[in-house]
Amino acid sequence: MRAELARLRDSIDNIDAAVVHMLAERFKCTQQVGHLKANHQLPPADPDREARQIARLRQLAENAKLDPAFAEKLLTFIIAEVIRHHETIAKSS
Ligand SMILES: C=C(O[C@@H]1C=C(C(=O)O)C=C[C@H]1O)C(=O)O
Repeated sequence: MRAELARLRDSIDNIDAAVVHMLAERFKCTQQVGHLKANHQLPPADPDREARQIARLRQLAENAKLDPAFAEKLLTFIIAEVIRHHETIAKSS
């Protein structure tokens, strides 16, 4: 039992590391989008794009047998942080 628990926890740690690295890459992209938007006087948030992303992610979650409501909550949480960054970039440019 102990060996199996340790093996599973090793995998969980690897997955958590991958999530952190993927999020870091995503934020690198969204920071660039924030600068593009600020340079072209576009608003920090794009609700139409967000609605499309949420619909897409919910479908992906369903296919992957992940709770779509959880997937939506997670994406909404991430996007809120991105918009906060974009507002900061817009204010400072
Ligand atoms: C990154 C963008 O800015 C905002 C953040 C989004 C995101 O994190 O996916 C999506 C839409 C925008 O509200 C964008 O417009 O593409």
